[in-house]
Formats: sequence, C-alpha cells, structure tokens
Amino acid sequence: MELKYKPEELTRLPRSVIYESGKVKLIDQRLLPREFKVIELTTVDEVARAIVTMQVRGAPAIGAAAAFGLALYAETTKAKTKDEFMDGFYAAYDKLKNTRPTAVNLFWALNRVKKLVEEHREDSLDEIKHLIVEEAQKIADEDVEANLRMGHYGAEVLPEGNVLTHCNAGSLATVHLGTVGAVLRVMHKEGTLKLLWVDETRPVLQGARLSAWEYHYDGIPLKLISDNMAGFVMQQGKVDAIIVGADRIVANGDFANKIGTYTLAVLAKEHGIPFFTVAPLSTIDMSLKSGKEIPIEERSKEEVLTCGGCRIAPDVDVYNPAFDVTPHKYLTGIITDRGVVYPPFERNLKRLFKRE
Ligand SMILES: CSC[C@H]1O[C@H](OP(=O)(O)O)[C@H](O)[C@@H]1O
Repeated sequence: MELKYKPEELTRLPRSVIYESGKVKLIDQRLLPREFKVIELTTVDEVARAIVTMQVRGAPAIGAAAAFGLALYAETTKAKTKDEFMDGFYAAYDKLKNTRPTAVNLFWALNRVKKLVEEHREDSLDEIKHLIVEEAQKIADEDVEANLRMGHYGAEVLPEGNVLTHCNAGSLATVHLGTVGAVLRVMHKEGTLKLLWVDETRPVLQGARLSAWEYHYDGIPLKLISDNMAGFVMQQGKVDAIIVGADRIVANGDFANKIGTYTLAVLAKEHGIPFFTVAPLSTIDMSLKSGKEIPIEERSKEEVLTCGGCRIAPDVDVYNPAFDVTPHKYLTGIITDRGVVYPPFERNLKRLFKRE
C-alpha cells in the first residue's frame, strides 16, 4: 500500500489523546462543539472517569487512553518495591478495564501492556516502568499508522459520490485521523467525496456534536440530518455508500457499533447501497464466534431523557443500549489496516491474521 498522504496533509486537528511526562492530555469531547478544550489528567481514576463519562470516546481512542493510564501509573506511583508496584499496576488495570464493556480495543490495549509487563517481571522496576510508557506510546503511534493505511484502502474501494456516516469514527474517536475519518479525508483530498451525510446520532449526538464539527473543521462538504431522515435520503437516491466505525468485529464478521447502525445496514440492503465498516485489527475479536456474544453497554436514562442538557421527556423508564450488532450478511466489506476484507468473512478474517 503506497501511502500518498501524511496525517498533517489530511487534517488540521491535533491528536485526540497524548501522554506527556505523567499527564494524559485529551480533548474533552463532552464540551464540543461549543468549546475546544484539552484537559490534563494526573491520576488513573481521572482517566477511568474520562472514559466512563465519554470525555474521551471511540474504540481506538479509549484503548490508547487506557494504555496511557497505565503509563501514568508507572511514572507517578509511590510504590517502593516491585511487589508493591505490581499490586498497584493490577489495580490500575482493573479500574481501566471496568470502564466500558463493548469496545474490544480497551481490553486489547490493556492486555498488550499487561502481557509485556508479565514477560519482563524479572527486569528492574525502572526498566518495567520504561517498558510500559514505551508500549503505550507504540499503541498510540500504531493507531495513527493504521488509520492512514485504512484511509488509503477505503478511498480505493468507496465509489465516488455521496457518503453517509453514523456517530463519530473520526479523528476524535481515535488517536488521530479516524477510521472512517481517514477514509473520508483521503476521498476529500482526491475529490471523490462529493457530499457527506452526517447522522446526528441520538442520544449522545456524536454525529451532530463531533462528526459535523471535525469534518466541517477540515473543510469536508456535509449535511447534518436527524437519524430518522437517513432512510428517506437513501430512498431519494442521494447516498452512494455508507461507511461506519466499529467497536468490536467478531470472527464471522458480525460487528457492534453505535446504536442505529443496524437500522442503516438494513436500509442499505433494501436500497442496494454499499455498506462498509472500517476498523483496525485491534477492533477485531476472533475469540467470539458471533455478534450475539458481544457485551452491549447500557448507559444512563438521563442520556435519553435529555438533549443538549435540556429535559425532553417526563421521568419515565428508559432503555439506552449504546450499541447494536449488525449481522455480517449486511456488510459489503470490512476496511482494515491490512486491506479490505470481503465475504466469506469467517475465512477471510482468519487469513487476515495469518498475514504478517
Ligand atoms: C473508531 S471507533 C468509533 C466508534 O465508537 C463510538 O462509540 P462511542 O462514541 O460510544 O465511544 C461509535 O460506536 C463509533 O462508531
């Protein structure tokens, strides 16, 4: 894959989350679009709270933030002995692991650091601390590289024209550039993206608040629509492709993504519109055979009872699943950092992991 563009040629945005000597610095996504603010977190509890409250969100972004949370622990702990350090490390790992259950990137990132630490248990304490910080930075840098590759792969396969996307799988959902965001930015750079339809994505409005903000910031032509308009726009023949992110893709190609994705997939099938998901290998969980096994996060009733901080309903019972699962039969392809995977997904996803 020839990478024609560098990240700075595709976006004016900074990285969404970074680690600098004992501080995790991240864009507070709850404040967007009205305020752009980078907050500095100095404890593991603050990083865990940022993930739970969605100050940082998006599968790869929360994976990187969690890994940086372990780096922050390593560089700020007062532990004197290796046993004390390891007790604190496992406590930090558990705190971060228990933040959100659906995006597999969180567990992939935490387990990658934990495995390295356990493999180097006999090293000196300073060497172990250095390894943690270095590995967390590698996870972040690899995410940017993966997004760049997916951007180029995706722009090669999506048809020229109008694209619809749901939620935010842009730069804000990753360390930099985005998964969907990288594809859209390369298409925009090459003049093949004529118009982007952005679903507002109730109840947390990641589309209206985050995608509309970041793609407009980078000059991508877009129209914002409410979620219930997507079907009509498709019926009018105004959508040439749909592209969404993923929080967990499993061995048969079923995948979990923001609530409302399944609805779009069924509508896309009805209207003969190509439907792609974009995700790095860190989002693929080959240990699960079907999407039925994916844990689906349920969030607070307040997210549904309010909109933009205003109450829009009486205090009634609410069901608020943050994700749904789209069966692989609705998928045209999976755009990954190792190329585009087409059906049969079970066989072709296995092959993906065999390629080194
Ligand atoms: C590139 S992963 C983005 C993925 O994560 C989002 O969920 P949330 O905003 O709750 O973290 C959404 O499902 C996006 O597609």
